[in-house]
Order: sequence, then C-alpha cells, then structure tokens
Amino acid sequence: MDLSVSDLLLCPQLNPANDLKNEILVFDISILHKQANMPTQFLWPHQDLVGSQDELREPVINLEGFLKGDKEATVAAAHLVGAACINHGFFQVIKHGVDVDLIRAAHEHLDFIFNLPLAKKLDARREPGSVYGYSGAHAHRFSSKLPWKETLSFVYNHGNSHDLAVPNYFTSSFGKEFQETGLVYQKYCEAMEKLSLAILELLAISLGVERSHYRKFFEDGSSLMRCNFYPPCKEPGLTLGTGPHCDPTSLTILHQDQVGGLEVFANNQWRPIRPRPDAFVINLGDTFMALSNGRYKSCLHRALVNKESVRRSLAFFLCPKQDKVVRPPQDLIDREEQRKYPDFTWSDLQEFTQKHYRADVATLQSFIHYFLPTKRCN
Ligand SMILES: C=C1C[C@]23C[C@H]1CC[C@H]2[C@]1(C)CCC[C@@](C)(C(=O)O)[C@H]1[C@@H]3C(=O)O
Ligand SMILES: O=C(O)CCC(=O)C(=O)O
Ligand SMILES: [Fe+2]
Repeated sequence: MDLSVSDLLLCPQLNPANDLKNEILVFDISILHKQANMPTQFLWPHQDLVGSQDELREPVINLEGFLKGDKEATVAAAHLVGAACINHGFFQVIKHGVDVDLIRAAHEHLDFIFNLPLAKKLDARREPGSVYGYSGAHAHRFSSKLPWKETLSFVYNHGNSHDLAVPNYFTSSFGKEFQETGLVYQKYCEAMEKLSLAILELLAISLGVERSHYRKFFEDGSSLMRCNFYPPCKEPGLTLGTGPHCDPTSLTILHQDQVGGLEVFANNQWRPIRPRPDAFVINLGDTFMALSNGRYKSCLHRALVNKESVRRSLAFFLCPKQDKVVRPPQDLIDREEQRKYPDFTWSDLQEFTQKHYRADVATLQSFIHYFLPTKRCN
C-alpha cells in the first residue's frame, strides 16, 4: 500500500525515498572530475562528516574450529560474537571457508560491470521503488546528500544451486557476454548463504536460543547482493561514499578491498575499520536486532571516499522470505520482560526503505512509528 502524499505530510519525519525536486543529475565521473567545485547535491552536513583516527578493535573471529564441529571452538566463537553484538553489532571473521579465488573473481567481475560505458549501465538502471539494478549516486532517487558511489544490486534466492535468477539477471541486463559474470556471482552468493547460515548458528548459541532456530528462519529467504564502486573524489571531506546508516536487512557479509574507508560508530565516535584481505566484515542489521528482541545491536556504519583510488566492496545482505513474520523466538520473549518491536514482515520494511523512507540511522524506529500503524489501519 503506497502512503499518500497527505500521509507523508502528516509524518514530517518521513523523508520520501524518492525526493526529486529538480532535474536529475547523472553520476558521470568523466564530467564530475572536470568540475571545479563539488556539486551541491553531494554535500553532506558537517555532523555526518566528522570522524576520528581511533580504529575499532573489533573481534576478528577464527571460524576454522567451529566449522569443523569442534565444541570448544564453537563456544569460544559464540562468546566473541555475542560480546561484539551486544556492543556494536560488528565483527570480522577469518578462516571462513570461502575460496580465495572466488573472492578474487567477484572483485574482478565487479570492474567489468562498472567499467562499462555509462549508457550501458543506465540501461540496467533501477526502477523507482525497486532495490535491484544499477544506480549512479542514487541520483534518480534523491536530490541531496548523494553518496559518491555507483552500485549494482540483484536478488539471490536461497537453497537452490540450480536457480538461474543471478546468471539470467546478468545476461538480460548486460548481454550474453556477461554470462560468466553471472555464474561467478551465483557461486559467490552460494558461498555467502553458507557462511551466513553458519554465523546464524553462532548468534543463536550466543543468545541461548535453539541452535538451528535462525538458520531455519532464513533458509528459504531471498537475499540482496550489492556491488559498491566508489570512484576517487577531489574533495573527499565534503561528501560520503555511503552515509551513516544501519542496514535494514538482517546480517551483512561484506568483503572490502584494501583501500579502507569503512567506519563504525562505537563508543560515541566514528571508528575506522582496518581492511583485512583474509577476512569478511560481518554486521547486524535492523531485522536481526528485532529478531533478537533488541538484545543485539544493528550496526551504525558509513563509508568514506578518498582522492587517490577507487574503493570496491561486495555486500551480501541476508534477508528472510518476503512474507515471513519477523518475531523473536518464543523462549527469548519468555526470558525478557516485554517485546521491544511489533511483528512486521521484511517485505513491509523493504517497501518502506524503497518507497517511503531513505534508510538511515533511524529506519526501524521510523518504520514502526509511522508506517506500521498506517498499514494496520487497512
Ligand atoms: C534494503 C537495503 C536498502 C539499502 C541496500 C539494502 C541494505 C542497505 C541499504 C542502504 C545501503 C543504507 C544506506 C542508504 C542506501 C540508500 C544506500 O546508500 O545505498 C541504502 C540502500 C538502498 O536503499 O538502496
Ligand atoms: O562499502 C562499504 O564499506 C559499506 C557499504 C554499506 O554499508 C552498504 O552498502 O550497506
Ligand atoms: Fe551498510
């Protein structure tokens, strides 16, 4: 159900996810590089730009023993995961079992996509209200605080290695010469699904919940894969590659290159994350925070850009099946005094972020406060 303009006007805090007020800017780096000043659409408020050099000392968790079934290693890993998630919802994992050649291929094919002529990329542009497709700075959605990045997002259906949605997306969007790219990302997403379901076991163990509870909740899900391409920027201190936000999704597995720029808000300051070539970055999102009844934190993070080099990251956003009701496990509710969040579906929250609200630091609160009651009225 689309909120009417009057609904949006009644809720001033709602910032329509599509707030275009003037002609659409095209994110064409070959032109933007020649401009003397940063276009105003890319300027961010000072409070979003301040930072520190105090790197976050997040846990870097070795998964080898856990993945081999070692009981002691499993308990130790679950403990480290729990401590990180109570604090800021962010950790890194090493010895994760994902083939290093597959990771390298996923990064190489990312360049094949973003090095295409702009017209070809724009042919695959996201449709309004859809999270899938190519986007240049989200210039077709927003008219201010544009992120200095190009993105490509596509869906991955869990549990079926014969599902051709990913390869078909690439050949239908970019031509049959991208069949290999589609196969690389199909395999990459399968590896992300396997790793995320394993991490969900550690999360369940750390919450004292039946070990397979969350794994079962997500195994028939459809996740979102996103390739991020951050071009160099002449005035990196005036803009952001990705603005401050919590992922509305459940669990994010991110592989970043060695350029650096990812930051997490912890202990009341922005903390740079040191890239590790052998690690995946893991952060919780809003939907998992609700599934933990608020025990674990949705990680507040952002991405900076720099003057010298392109930065690339691969983000796998774990999502449940669209119509699954997001509700904490009963024994967690029984142990807590009260529910922190009402029931909702991922479909409703995703629709909210694509049609009514630009995901930011307060997405879940805004969704529950302004969108759910409206939905319930009909
Ligand atoms: C459900 C989603 C919306 C975004 C992609 C996934 C999970 C992260 C979200 C996002 C990255 C948060 C920051 C703002 C955003 C607009 C972006 O910079 O891309 C968000 C994504 C989106 O709405 O496309
Ligand atoms: O590129 C990064 O390091 C972070 C990107 C991110 O947070 C996102 O795409 O949700
Ligand atoms: Fe994010």
